[in-house]
Amino acid sequence: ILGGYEARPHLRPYMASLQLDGQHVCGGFLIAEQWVLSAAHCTEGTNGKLFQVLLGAHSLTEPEPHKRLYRVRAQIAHPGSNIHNNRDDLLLLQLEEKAELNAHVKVLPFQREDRDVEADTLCEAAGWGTVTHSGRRPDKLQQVERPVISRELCNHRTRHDQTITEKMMCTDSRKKDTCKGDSGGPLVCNGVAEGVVTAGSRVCGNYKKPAIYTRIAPYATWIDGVMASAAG
Ligand SMILES: O=C(O)c1[nH]c2ccc(F)cc2c1NC(=O)[C@H]1C[C@@H]1c1ccccc1
Repeated sequence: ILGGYEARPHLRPYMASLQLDGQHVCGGFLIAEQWVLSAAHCTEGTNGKLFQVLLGAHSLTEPEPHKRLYRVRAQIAHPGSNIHNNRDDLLLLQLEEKAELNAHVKVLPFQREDRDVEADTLCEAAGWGTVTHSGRRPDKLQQVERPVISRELCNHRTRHDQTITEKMMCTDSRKKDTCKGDSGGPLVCNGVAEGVVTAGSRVCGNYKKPAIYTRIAPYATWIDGVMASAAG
């Protein structure tokens, strides 16, 4: 998160850190007791290794009472996701067991009504992604508030030039922005997860390249189907 600030500890009890060998790779968030939603691109370069999911954390390194690392039983990338573009950039992770819910670990509801969030709506993003242009990695969860920009502006020739589909949304990236390592985390508008930070590599903090999110509502049926079919 560029231009943001340290989150109030455990005010975002749905936040997940996707880790490999104890290292934060991407964000994610709890959408059900045994399911985390993140971004498919985050699995690139992991050559099939399964993530571990850290829940209930504020600091990535310090011991905290409700912090717990969960093994993943299954990782399901959206069938339409691919390395060449940001389309269908969603990843569902089934935890080995149901997460123990408490004040520090909670499910975040996602938007099911497929309607665009109005431009200028202030939304929030949080994550353990880079906090400087030189790539400094924070230990504690950061957050930032960003206004939604219209798809029309985001698709302008000088911005993302017609690559933003109706299943994506954008926020202004002037100075304050999401960045590498924040991918997979939720864009929360009025207390509901409306989008997932896309994990395609993009420059951060440059107003000419707005942040891109996968809208969740268009995928509600896919998400429900995967969770229902894997229900043990
Ligand atoms: O965040 C992303 O957009 C993204 N997309 C990817 C694709 C492949 C892939 F193997 C990883 C990623 C990845 N995350 C990262 O590189 C994470 C490792 C870097 C990081 C940044 C800040 C704080 C901690 C760790």
